[in-house]
Amino acid sequence: MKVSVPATSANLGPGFDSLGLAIAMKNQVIIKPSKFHSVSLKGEGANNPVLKDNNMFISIFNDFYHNLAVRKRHYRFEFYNEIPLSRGLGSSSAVIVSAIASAYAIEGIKLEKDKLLNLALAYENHPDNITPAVMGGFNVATVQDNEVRFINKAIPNILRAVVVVPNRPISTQLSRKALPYKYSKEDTIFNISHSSLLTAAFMSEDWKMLRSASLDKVHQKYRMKQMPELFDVQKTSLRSGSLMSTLSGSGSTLFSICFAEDARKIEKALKSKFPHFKVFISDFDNSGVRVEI
Ligand SMILES: Nc1ncnc2c1ncn2[C@@H]1O[C@H](COP(=O)(O)OP(=O)(O)O)[C@@H](O)[C@H]1O
Ligand SMILES: N[C@@H](CCOP(=O)(O)O)C(=O)O
Repeated sequence: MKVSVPATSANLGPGFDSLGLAIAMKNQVIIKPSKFHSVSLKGEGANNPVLKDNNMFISIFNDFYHNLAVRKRHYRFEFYNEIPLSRGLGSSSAVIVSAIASAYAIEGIKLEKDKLLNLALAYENHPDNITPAVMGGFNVATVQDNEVRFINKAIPNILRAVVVVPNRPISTQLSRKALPYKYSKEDTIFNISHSSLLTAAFMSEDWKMLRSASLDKVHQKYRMKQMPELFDVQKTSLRSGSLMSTLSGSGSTLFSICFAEDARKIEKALKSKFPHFKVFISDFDNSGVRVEI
């Protein structure tokens, strides 16, 4: 059995804890029946001892498997990870979503995507990463009465992501602590209006509107101060032709959207100015979690 989940970019500037989309890079797990429990890791995190000894996937999988399985078995878990850890590309959401989907699928129990999303909410209580991880595409989401309410839209193939991944991680938990406790009325109104405009731009495919609509006063400047080079990455990307350029999730990745024909030029400008960062072009993902039995 194989389960794959895409990377995500949350917030998209002003849509803090609400907007998010899925990128075509993924974490994949292959699960096979085995005489003993065993784990193998390839790709991102392969040399991280925590992922071998205290793996978040295994502990969430067990939370569900122990309740669902009529007869418990041992499995071999083979992880192929493309999503870097703690870089704001939703690695934790991918793990949560894939672990829950795997526990149901291995027992042959059908799990609707809406239910999976709400089960994942117990592990990550902001919906801007888990929603695109499950559904793919662009998503506007909120939580009401412990349920995710969302609207989803596919991202057309005329667009590409240009992704700049710094060599240093930022933990989401710590990055949330860097934010102010209170916001002024002006900053609040600024973000509500920009987030609304950005959502309308995605829904109506008005791509020229992304640049002004993606401005934010709530989280980026506070977080990017921890890695001031990110301000320069953002400027370089916008000057080279990106439609928008925002901190991805809580950082440290800087994420840009552009027309497909501009992607190479933007990638080249970023690579030559920031040779110590990983820069690449990616498609978007409109499918979300995939389970192959
Ligand atoms: N492939 C993985 N396998 C197991 N656990 C993972 C994996 N990727 C991420 N994690 C867990 O998620 C944590 C990172 O979460 P977080 O700081 O929210 O970063 P991100 O922005 O990438 O979601 C890691 O410290 C680890 O506990
Ligand atoms: N809205 C959250 C998103 C965190 O995304 P991650 O990919 O960094 O985990 C936040 O901004 O804290």
